[in-house]
Amino acid sequence: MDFLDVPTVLKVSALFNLMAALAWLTLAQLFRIAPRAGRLMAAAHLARIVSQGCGDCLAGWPAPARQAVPEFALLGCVLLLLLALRRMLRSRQRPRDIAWIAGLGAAGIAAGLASGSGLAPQLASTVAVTVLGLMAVREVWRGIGDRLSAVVRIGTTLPFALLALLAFVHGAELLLVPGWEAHVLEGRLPTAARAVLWFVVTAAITLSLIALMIWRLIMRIQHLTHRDPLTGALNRRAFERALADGQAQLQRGRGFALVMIDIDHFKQINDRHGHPAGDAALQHCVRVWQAGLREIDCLGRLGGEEFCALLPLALPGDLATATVVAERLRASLAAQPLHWQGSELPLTASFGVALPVVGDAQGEVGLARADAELYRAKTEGRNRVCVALHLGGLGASS
Ligand SMILES: Nc1nc2c(ncn2[C@@H]2O[C@H](COP(=O)(O)OP(=O)(O)OP(=O)(O)O)[C@@H](O)[C@H]2O)c(=O)[nH]1
Repeated sequence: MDFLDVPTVLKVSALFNLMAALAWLTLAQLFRIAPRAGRLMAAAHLARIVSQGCGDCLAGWPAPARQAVPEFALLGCVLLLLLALRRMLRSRQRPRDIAWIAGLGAAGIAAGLASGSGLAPQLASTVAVTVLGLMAVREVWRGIGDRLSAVVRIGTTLPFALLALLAFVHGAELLLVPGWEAHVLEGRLPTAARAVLWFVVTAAITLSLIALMIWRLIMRIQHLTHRDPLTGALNRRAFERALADGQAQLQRGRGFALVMIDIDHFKQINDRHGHPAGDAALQHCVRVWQAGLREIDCLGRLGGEEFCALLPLALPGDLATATVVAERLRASLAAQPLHWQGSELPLTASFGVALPVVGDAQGEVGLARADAELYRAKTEGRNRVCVALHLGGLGASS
């Protein structure tokens, strides 16, 4: 790579990192987009500038200080990157593991500097960066899960794997290639190929994080447009879409059941304890029901205190299983009163269960049958489950 001179590559890289830091800060401070992750990323980019070395700009400094600055800066950069990733992916895991690895790395660098070795501090930071890089790979891989295609998942994880690989190869070089000690102690610049490679990996990691941030924004927008803001259940439109999808699956032999739910005497809660108590009761009910449903089940708020659950069935027409689930939801709510301002407010709900009908594209017939059963549960005394007999056509109930 004779056509590339190293100081120019380092200047371009420094400029890129500076611009990226400014961009993350702007997003975080002005637009409030991923503010904590954005600030961490801005700091990571600034640390990267310090870590990449600057030739003889530290010439007047004592050798240990010249060595310490880039090693600590690189470790800090990867540490900040990993913390930003956790925030970006909304991981609930505490950063204790990251702090341990970074702490051990920092201790290793400090001990190496104290021993006067040229290699030991680099080796310590390289090992720590390799481990942190691998943790970043795991973080992104798990954070994306199967919510995006395999290609996108691999593409987004790859830059972090490259970071770990580069650090690992560098560690191996330190151990196996003679003469590195002098190279390090004299503060020589990296080769052009190495400088370009690090720049490319830094840029790829930045792109990957931008992709993760955009994905997070899309997920947020989807959440806002699909969810009822009070309870977090699907809103009516999203539930109707899920129902239409279920009807399409029904044509292909995959069945589901509908459970219409209405909280009993809900108006009394509002009247006696106020609207905020009513809101808290709605949230409580959804929490209790969601806990009793599987991830593939959908719970939608159709309006007011009326909800509907769509339960995919392993065996189409398995009304018995759907009835057991509805009964479980009924019993769990009856057993868990709402704790409101020091008192317990008992809550119950009525349930109507029905199977959908093939050929009913929007699922209106199934919904109407579940609703009729719900009405029957109300008139028969509430806090009960009524089930429509499935005769394949319209109307019959038991
Ligand atoms: N707090 C609160 N109340 C709501 C909300 N949406 C609807 N409501 C109230 O829910 C109440 C529904 O009352 P009704 O339809 O009479 O039903 P109910 O009192 O549960 O009676 P039954 O269904 O017959 O047991 C009305 O007073 C609505 O104002 C909401 O988002 N928050």
